[in-house]
Amino acid sequence: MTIVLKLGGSVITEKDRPETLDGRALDETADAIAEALADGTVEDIVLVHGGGSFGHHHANEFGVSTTAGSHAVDAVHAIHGAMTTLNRFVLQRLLDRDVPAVPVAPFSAAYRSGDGALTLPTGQVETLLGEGFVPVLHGDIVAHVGAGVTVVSGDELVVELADRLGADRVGLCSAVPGVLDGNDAVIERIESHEDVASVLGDSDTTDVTGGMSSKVRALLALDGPASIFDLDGLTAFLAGERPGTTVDGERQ
Ligand SMILES: Nc1ncnc2c1ncn2[C@@H]1O[C@H](COP(=O)(O)OP(=O)(O)OP(=O)(O)O)[C@@H](O)[C@H]1O
Ligand SMILES: C=C(C)CCOP(=O)(O)O
Repeated sequence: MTIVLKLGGSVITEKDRPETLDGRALDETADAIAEALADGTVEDIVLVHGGGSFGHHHANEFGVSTTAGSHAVDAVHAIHGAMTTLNRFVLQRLLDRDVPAVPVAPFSAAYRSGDGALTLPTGQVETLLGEGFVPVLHGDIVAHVGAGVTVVSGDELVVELADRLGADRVGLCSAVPGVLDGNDAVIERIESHEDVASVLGDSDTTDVTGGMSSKVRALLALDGPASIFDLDGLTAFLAGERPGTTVDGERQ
């Protein structure tokens, strides 16, 4: 049973304050993951974390997004540097709880072709998993043919990893308890983007990768169902339940 889980930047950082961690939320997240691994609820898990106030802040300053590129070497170092700093924090909290977490940096492995299609080699992730490690990837900057570098979101990485690893369960832990309808109630199930397009928006905070709308679009492309939930739903997700919103585009 392989799980791919994204820890949203809106959960583990204070997204409206540049380079500020939400230490308490990160502790809670790491506790839930460590407990699920220790009691055997979870065996193989790949983690991906988003940019939060680390990646998005710098990407925004340099005008870089998943489609708008840059050839400025400073942009690479600022964005990738901030993301590796955040990655160190995430790894440390997991290591403190005896989770065998190791970094996998997309910048060194992934790239986009001229039309924006992402190539992400996953042999190292599969091998690390097989050898008992917990790979921790993150949204990053990547080489992009004809555009210099662009941002790759954690959501894109989740979809690629889930496909390539044949993940059994896919989850996005975000700042909201699920996708919300016009009355702020959690929508239980989404099977097409059209059904919910009117309520899907961008992030409320600085975010160069498109907030909830692009999340739902990305998850609909997966072969199986995926869940969007908040920190309160994390333990249930790890235990095999489906908290929050289930996005399932299988029948499209
Ligand atoms: N219909 C909706 N339901 C829920 N959230 C929505 C909706 N429309 C827009 N949003 C926004 O999308 C945000 C979640 O997207 P965001 O990209 O900020 O999350 P994340 O993936 O956790 O963070 P990061 O991109 O930093 O990793 C919510 O906090 C909310 O502001
Ligand atoms: C902004 C950067 C570098 C990463 C974006 O990843 P996301 O927060 O998962 O959208």
